[in-house]
Amino acid sequence: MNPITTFLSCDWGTSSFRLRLVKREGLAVLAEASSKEGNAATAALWNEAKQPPEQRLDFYLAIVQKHLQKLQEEVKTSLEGVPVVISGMASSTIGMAELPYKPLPMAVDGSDLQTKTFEATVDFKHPVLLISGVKSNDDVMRGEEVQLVGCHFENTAEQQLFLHPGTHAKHVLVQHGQAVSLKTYMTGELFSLFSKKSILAASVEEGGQLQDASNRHWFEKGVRASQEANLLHNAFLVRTNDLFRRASKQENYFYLSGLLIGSECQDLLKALPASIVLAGEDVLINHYHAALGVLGIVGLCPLQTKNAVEVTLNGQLAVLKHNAA
Ligand SMILES: O=C(O)C(=O)C[C@@H](O)[C@H](O)CO
Repeated sequence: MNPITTFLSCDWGTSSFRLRLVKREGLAVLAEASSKEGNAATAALWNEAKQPPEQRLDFYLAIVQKHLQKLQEEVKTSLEGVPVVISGMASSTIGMAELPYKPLPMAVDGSDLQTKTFEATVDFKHPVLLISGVKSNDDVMRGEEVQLVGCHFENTAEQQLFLHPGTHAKHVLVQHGQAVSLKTYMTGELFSLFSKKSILAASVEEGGQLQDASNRHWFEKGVRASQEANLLHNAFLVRTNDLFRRASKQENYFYLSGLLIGSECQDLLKALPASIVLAGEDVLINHYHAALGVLGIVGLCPLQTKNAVEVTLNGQLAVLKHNAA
């Protein structure tokens, strides 16, 4: 495979690992592999292995190598020399090598991100470009900055918002071609804790689609409730909805989702940006789009949606080009 016309995109988060062989022209994905070997699980294995610290990089790269092998078998061509671009939590304390954060402001073309290149070795025959995260005075992100780069923000004087839903949802303001502020909301993580580990777990049931009228009704009810009372009280209504047979467990799941996303997006009503780019997984994009509609934000500022894979590949390729020797 030609290392000049392709690259290997590795999106290595806290709980998941994704590797894609990508054609640079048009960003077509030629093969892909994914697993639950996120950085948290890998760090746990590393700690158990009790190997000397200098082995850490090789330990993590062995996981990349295992998946690379699968891609190689799929495309039936050697991938030797094809560069691997890694973004996400791989550059954090739980990753393969810790890199310092780039302090805001950050150029939205990805030209000033912190990166580290590891040369190809006998055991790992690919150069690796590891991309680090970004920090403000009191907040951080790792992975989302590359997706922001992949959104191709225009250089305007108006404040544009990059909204990335997820475990740790990110709201990043962009102005004059620079990301200038960053705010994390633990929306996805709290949803997971509430729906799996709290007393509310018995009152919700995953499944169904937001498009189903009754689910949509309860999701929107949750968004509206999030504007009227405190989350700590609202969350308990998920239990009473169930106790009083007001909502099915599945409807309640959407109600809880509406409560949390509504609470997060409430801040936008206090300071509306000139426009919003909503970038992430399709299911989450649909939920946020619906919530922003209920809050009236869709009517107040232009909203664009972008797919997570597309912006990740775009962003990684842009950073790779900036770091080409
Ligand atoms: O850099 C870190 O240590 C983080 O915790 C960043 C995290 O919030 C990611 O941006 C999304 O999970």
